[in-house]
Amino acid sequence: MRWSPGAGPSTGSRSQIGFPPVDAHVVVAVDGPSGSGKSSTARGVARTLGLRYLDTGAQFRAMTLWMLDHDVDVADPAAVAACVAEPRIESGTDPDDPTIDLDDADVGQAVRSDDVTAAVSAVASVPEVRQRLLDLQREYIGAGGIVVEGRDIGSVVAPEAGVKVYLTADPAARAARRRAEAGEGSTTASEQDLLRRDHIDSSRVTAPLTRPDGSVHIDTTGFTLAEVVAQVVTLVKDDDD
Ligand SMILES: Nc1ncnc2c1ncn2[C@@H]1O[C@H](COP(=O)(O)OP(=O)(O)OP(=O)(O)O)[C@@H](O)[C@H]1O
Ligand SMILES: Nc1ccn([C@H]2C[C@H](O)[C@@H](COP(=O)(O)O)O2)c(=O)n1
Repeated sequence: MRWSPGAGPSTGSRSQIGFPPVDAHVVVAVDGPSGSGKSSTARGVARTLGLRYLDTGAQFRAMTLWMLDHDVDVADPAAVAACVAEPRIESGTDPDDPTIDLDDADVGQAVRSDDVTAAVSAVASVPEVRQRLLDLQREYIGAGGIVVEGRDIGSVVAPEAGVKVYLTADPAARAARRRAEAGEGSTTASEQDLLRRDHIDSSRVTAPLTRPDGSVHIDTTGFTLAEVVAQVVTLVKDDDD
């Protein structure tokens, strides 16, 4: 199924000059639970195919950072909803250098803080937050040519996406990958933390994490990152034939 080119802006730069080796308007939706490999896979696919890359989780994190910086009680959905229009959030979509700016400041590191990680699920559950970021995400998708990763991309944000992938991995593998990423002695992302976030993401009333209709499920537990990227690239090329 092909994406119908819309009128939205094509924000961000291409990682390669010239036309990608696939339909220039393709939209690739990558969903899955925390730590399943969405960001790494989506970036690798975008890089390989000369497409843009959008990290929607970073947008939810930027919204959360703004709430924390402005002393908004993130446990109070009405308080969060009241200021949802205020943060200016901008995503850079080059897969070699994805960025996230909040009110014109680079917050790429700040959005990964433990405080933001602890608060983001509550903020992401507020319907007004989801609606604002849904509109923003569709602007970025624009005429396509993009790999978009998150929790509701194939189900809500871009249900017409040409290729939909749902990534999973065993909780133990996900926790081990996170620890490897964070380095020796890190307490980052225990299995329990990941399962807690899975539960919150999946039980959310608005746009819960689900396996989208028409998606291809890839259990990445036994595959290297390069193997998963290659599998998704093949799906995109097959869709193009
Ligand atoms: N197939 C794989 N094999 C081994 N390690 C992988 C694989 N895919 C991703 N990783 C590693 O696992 C870690 C988590 O991956 P990544 O950040 O892409 O997950 P994510 O689903 O985007 O997580 P989150 O939703 O929390 O942002 C990274 O260190 C990444 O390099
Ligand atoms: N499309 C999306 C993307 C992300 N979220 C939520 C889920 C997480 O709690 C949080 C941060 O995402 P991450 O950076 O860990 O991928 O944002 C969502 O609800 N919908």
